[in-house]
Amino acid sequence: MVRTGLNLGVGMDGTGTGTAPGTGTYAGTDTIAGTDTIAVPLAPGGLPGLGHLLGMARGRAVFLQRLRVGGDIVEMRLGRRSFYLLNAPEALYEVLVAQSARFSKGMLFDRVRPYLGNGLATSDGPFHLRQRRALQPAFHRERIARYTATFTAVAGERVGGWRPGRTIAMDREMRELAVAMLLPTLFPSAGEPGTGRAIDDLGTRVSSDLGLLVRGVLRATVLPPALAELPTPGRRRFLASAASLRRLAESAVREARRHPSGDGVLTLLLAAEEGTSSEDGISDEHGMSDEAACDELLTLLVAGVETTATTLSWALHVLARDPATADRIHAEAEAAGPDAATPAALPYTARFVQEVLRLHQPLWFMGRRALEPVRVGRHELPRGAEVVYSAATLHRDPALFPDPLRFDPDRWLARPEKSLPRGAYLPFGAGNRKCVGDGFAWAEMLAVLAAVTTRWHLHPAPGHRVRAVADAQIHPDALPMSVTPR
Ligand code: HEM
Repeated sequence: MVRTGLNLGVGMDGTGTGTAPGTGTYAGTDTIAGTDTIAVPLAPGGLPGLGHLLGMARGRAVFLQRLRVGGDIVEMRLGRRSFYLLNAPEALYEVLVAQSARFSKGMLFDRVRPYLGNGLATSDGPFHLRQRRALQPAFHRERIARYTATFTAVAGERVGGWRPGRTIAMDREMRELAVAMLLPTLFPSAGEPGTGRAIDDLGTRVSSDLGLLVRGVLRATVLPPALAELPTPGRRRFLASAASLRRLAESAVREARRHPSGDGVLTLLLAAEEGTSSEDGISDEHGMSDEAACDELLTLLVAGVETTATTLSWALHVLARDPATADRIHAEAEAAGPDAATPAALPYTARFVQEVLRLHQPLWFMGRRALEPVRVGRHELPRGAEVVYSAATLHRDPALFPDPLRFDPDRWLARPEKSLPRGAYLPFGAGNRKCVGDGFAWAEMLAVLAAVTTRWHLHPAPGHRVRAVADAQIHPDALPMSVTPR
C-alpha cells in the first residue's frame, strides 16, 4: 500500500498517546473534591503572557500532534487563557458522550455565532435539542437513499464535463460539486420556472466565498477579539461577504416559503413545529421562524460543503497517486452499477473513504466548555474549562492505528471500527453533537468516487508538490490535476 507522502510535519516518533504523569501547574478554584485526582500537566515551552501562542502560530496541527505525548489531557495556554487538550480516546468519550450534558460548545462556537447565527452547530441546551429534532428527519436513512439519486446525477453531469488535457483545480471543483449536490436537496425546485434565483445565487456565493468565510471565522475564533477585529482589508472583505451571504440566505428562505417544495430540507425546516413558544425562534403556529431557518440554512451550507469538499479533495489526491487503488474502486463501481452509492454495495470504496477520513481528517480543532466542575479520568476540570480535541492528530496515533502514516484501506478489515476503543475514531464526532450529515456525506462521497473512477484516470499536475495547510480545516494548498478517459 502507498504512503501519500503527506504528514503534518511530525515523524512517527512524534505521534502517540502518552500517559506522562502530571507535572503541570494547574490549580483550579472551582473543582470537584477528590483525593485521587491528579493535576492536568501543563504543556512545555510556554512563554510569559503568550503561553503557547507561538507554537500554535508556527504549525497548529503539528503543535497539537506533539502534545499527544504529554498525557491523557494536557493544558496549553493561548495568551492568558487555558485550553485543555483531550488526547486519550477514553477522555474524548467521556466529554463527547458519557458526560456530554455537562458541556456546552464553548468559546470557539461563541466566536462563530455572530457570523453563522444560532444554528445547529453553534446552539446549546434545549434550543439545540429542539432544532436537532426538527432537522433530523431530513437526514433519515430513507431520505438519504432518495438524495443519492440526485448526488449520482449531479456528480455524473459535472464530472462528465471535464476535458482531457486541461488542468483542473480539483479542490475548487470539489467545492463547487459539494454545493451543487447540497442545493437540490435543500430546495429541489430551485431553478424551475417561477421560482426565482435566490437559491442559485446563494450557491454561487457559497462556492466563490466559502474559503474567505471560513478563514475569516477562523481568525475571529483563534485571535483575541482586539486583534481579530482590526479593520484590515481582509477583515472588511470577510464582513462584507458574511453580510451578503446572510442576505442571500434570507431571500432563499423567503423563496422557499413562497414555493414550498415537498421533499426539500428547507421546506421541512420551515414546516417544523417542534417549538413551544415563539420567544426562542420557533413558533407554534407558523413552524420555524425565518431567522432560525436562515441560521440553519447557513449552518448546513458552511458545515456541509467545506468538510465534504476537503475530504473528497484528499480522496482524489490519493487516487491520482495510486492508480491501483483507483482501478479497484472503478471495478467495484462498474460491478455495482449506477445508483449503488452505499457502503454495502461498495465495500472497498467504503473502506477507502474510512481511511481518507482517518489519515486526512479535515478537522484539526474542535471544542467544548465545562458547564460545571467535571472529573474526566484521573483529572478534574474546573467549571468554565475550555476543552479542545483534534480528530486529525488522534487518527495518527500509532497506539491506535499501527504505522499511522501508511494509507491502507484494508487496515479496516484487519481491525474494524467496532473493535477500536471508544473515542478512537471520530471523523464525524460523537454523542449528542455528532455530525447530523454523516450519512449524507457518505452518500455524496461514494457517488462522486464512482462518477470519477468510472470515467477518468487522474494525473497530478507535474511540478506541484501538494502540501497540507491547516486553517479552518486541514486542506491541500492546491490540487491541480489533469484527466484522461478510461
Ligand atoms: C466528510 C464530511 C463531513 C465531516 C468530516 C463532518 C464532521 C463533523 C463533525 C466532526 C461534527 C461535530 C463537531 C463537534 O464535535 O462539535 C459535525 C457536526 C455537524 N455537521 Fe458535519 N461533517 C461532514 C459533513 C456534513 C454534511 C454534508 C452536513 C449537512 C448537509 C453536515 C452538517 C453538520 C451539522 C449541522 C453539525 C452540527 C450538529 C450538532 O451539533 O447537532 N456535516 N460535522
